[in-house]
Amino acid sequence: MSSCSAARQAFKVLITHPNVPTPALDLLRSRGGELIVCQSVPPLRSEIISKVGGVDAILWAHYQPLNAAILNAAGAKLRAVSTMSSGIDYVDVPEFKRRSIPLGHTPGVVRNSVADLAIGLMIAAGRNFHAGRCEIDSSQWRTEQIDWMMGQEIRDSVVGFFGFGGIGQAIAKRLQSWDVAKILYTTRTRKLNDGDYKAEHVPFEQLLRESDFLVVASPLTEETREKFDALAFAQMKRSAVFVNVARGGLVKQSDLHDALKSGRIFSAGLDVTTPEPLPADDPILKLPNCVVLPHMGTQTWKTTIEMGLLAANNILNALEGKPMIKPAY
Ligand SMILES: O=CC(=O)O
Repeated sequence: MSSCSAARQAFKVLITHPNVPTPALDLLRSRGGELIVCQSVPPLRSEIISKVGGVDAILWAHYQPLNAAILNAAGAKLRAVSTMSSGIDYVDVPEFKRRSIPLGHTPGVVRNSVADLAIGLMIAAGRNFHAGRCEIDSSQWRTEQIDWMMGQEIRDSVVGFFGFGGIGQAIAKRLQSWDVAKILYTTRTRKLNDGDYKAEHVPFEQLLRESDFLVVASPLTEETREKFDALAFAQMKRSAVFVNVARGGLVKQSDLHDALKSGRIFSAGLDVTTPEPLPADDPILKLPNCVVLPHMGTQTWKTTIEMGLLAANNILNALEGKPMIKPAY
């Protein structure tokens, strides 16, 4: 039997969220998939556990812990799992490795929408969007003052990246037409071919010292957890704009709060926080120099559909005995 006809045999896929885009579901059905779709929003772990038994594959469409409990409940037939996310910090990857269950994720397709949002945050934080709005709300609109709401420009600035994978490079690509002075980046292992973006690989301390805009675009790992703490903020320029589009866990948020409140750094733009969802009374939301978004870097239909299709194709490949398109390990 060819691998193609094997894939056309019926197989069961658990879809952990009712709003996974239709093209992904249609693709799985067209290849013989019987879909079991969880209905609760936000997803209930009890529903997942009750429905996952005996499936061949799981399309995991949210950031809940994906761990041994789920794999145990799924049972021995499970042959493929794909998240619908680029970051997989909520997945127990060693457990997948131990059981040799193929695990996929969806990097690459997220890079453009996240890069657009990162540029938005650089401008919003650098140019005081939130502080300006707060001034309107408190009837403090002071255009008569020349030095009111003075911000930081991207032009002639040094933009530093902590993490320079697909998302960081997509941001750098956009910045090529913004007349920046220099692009720096810090990565753990790789020194990339910098030629494309005229970017320079530098040690972390230099990145902190020299960046006017510092953009965090790195996976959250044990090594990067709370990398940005009081010590890091103390080494940054007072005029620095800090942007995080990766994961809240890379930042010690109470230290960021203090650095912003004391004016140790100029401002921050965050698409990710700790925790998520962020309670409405969190102190970071009270700061005029911090723009906070509710983790919406990939929230466009174009990207979400691409993520769904990539997750579905990861699963189909694994069920056919082929490597996933984007394996997570
Ligand atoms: O945060 C978004 C993702 O990991 O895809």
